[in-house]
Amino acid sequence: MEKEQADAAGEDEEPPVSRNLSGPPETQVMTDPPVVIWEDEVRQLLHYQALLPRLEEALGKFSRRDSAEVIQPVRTTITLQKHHGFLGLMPSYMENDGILCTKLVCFYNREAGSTLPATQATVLLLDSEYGNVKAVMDGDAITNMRTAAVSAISAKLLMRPEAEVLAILGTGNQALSHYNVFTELFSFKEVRVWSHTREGAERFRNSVSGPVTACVSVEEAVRGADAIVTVTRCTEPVLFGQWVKPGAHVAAVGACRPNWRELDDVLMKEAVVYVDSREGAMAESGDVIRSGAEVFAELGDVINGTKPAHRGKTTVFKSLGMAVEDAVSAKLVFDQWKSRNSHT
Ligand SMILES: NC(=O)C1=CN([C@@H]2O[C@H](COP(=O)(O)OP(=O)(O)OC[C@H]3O[C@@H](n4cnc5c(N)ncnc54)[C@H](O)[C@@H]3O)[C@@H](O)[C@H]2O)C=CC1
Ligand SMILES: O=C(O)C1=NCCCC1
Repeated sequence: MEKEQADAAGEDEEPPVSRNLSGPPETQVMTDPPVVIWEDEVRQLLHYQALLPRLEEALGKFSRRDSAEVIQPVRTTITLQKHHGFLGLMPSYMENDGILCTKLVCFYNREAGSTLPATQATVLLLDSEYGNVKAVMDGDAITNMRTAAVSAISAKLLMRPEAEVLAILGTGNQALSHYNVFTELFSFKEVRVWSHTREGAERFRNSVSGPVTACVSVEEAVRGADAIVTVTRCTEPVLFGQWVKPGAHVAAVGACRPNWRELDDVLMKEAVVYVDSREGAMAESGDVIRSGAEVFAELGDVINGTKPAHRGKTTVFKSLGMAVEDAVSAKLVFDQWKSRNSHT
């Protein structure tokens, strides 16, 4: 074959750097070893300002259900009976964005006896063509920030603009990330927190720079609040509809198993319920499944303009967490990492 013909047929191209030089050509893949980007570095590289618009775009794309754009199955979960926990596998593929990613997250039931942290997560970002792992990242920093950012997007869309009082139930990692992004984006006159232990609320109050009211009961924290964030590890309802101000917005983040609850039936039935993923909510949310409440829309439907934002009514955003949120976050971290390391 003439050289020109060989070039045109792609036969003269340099083969990709091979992981398996002895194997047949089709098993040869372009590969550098994955970079490891751990907690401190993820925190330095991930900022809400850049993250929020990417998440909003991803939620909108997901709700269009265009499999040429996004593939994200409902999380596969296996039970870790002995350790009162679960392993969740969260893959996603965003073809047009060239993102192939999966998160592995273990999460544990404290009420069943676990003394382990709520979550233990790792994110793998893959080359979307060759399939090799490009980066292994700490998943907890990503999970904390992306979850809080999505709740903040729900508040931007569904909370009344004149909102003055924010109540946070729970004082752990998610409480802190939610506090950070909510106070960065909105101008609340008062922030209240409640923990099931008095020390928890005091510790939280001392760990943040702004003023916080530590409340001794859920009722005290949420009465009159315009926005309520539930970030607890409880498996029975703690937030009751009778205490919630009509027109308030609730971002419900805990209770991610079909038999776990944070919110009672009254609230679930009185509120207009939004979710991140309908399929996810019907498979995993005890608050949705057990209350029998109707899911009105996905957040992405509101972003796409295909469903309205009922700001005047009491609204619940039931968050379960989605793989595309991790995927766009990981891509952002990796792109930042590459530009930081390109001169060295
Ligand atoms: N929707 C989503 O995308 C995500 C949801 N989560 C869920 O969010 C929740 C909070 O996670 P983290 O802040 O990381 O956990 P954490 O362990 O750091 O904090 C949990 C908070 O819940 C409180 N708590 C524990 N047991 C309680 C009980 N029986 N009653 C009331 N409060 C109780 C603790 O005092 C603490 O303030 C967990 O349920 C977790 O599974 C976590 C990551 C993502
Ligand atoms: O989306 C996530 O990440 C998680 N969701 C539910 C609880 C564990 C982590």
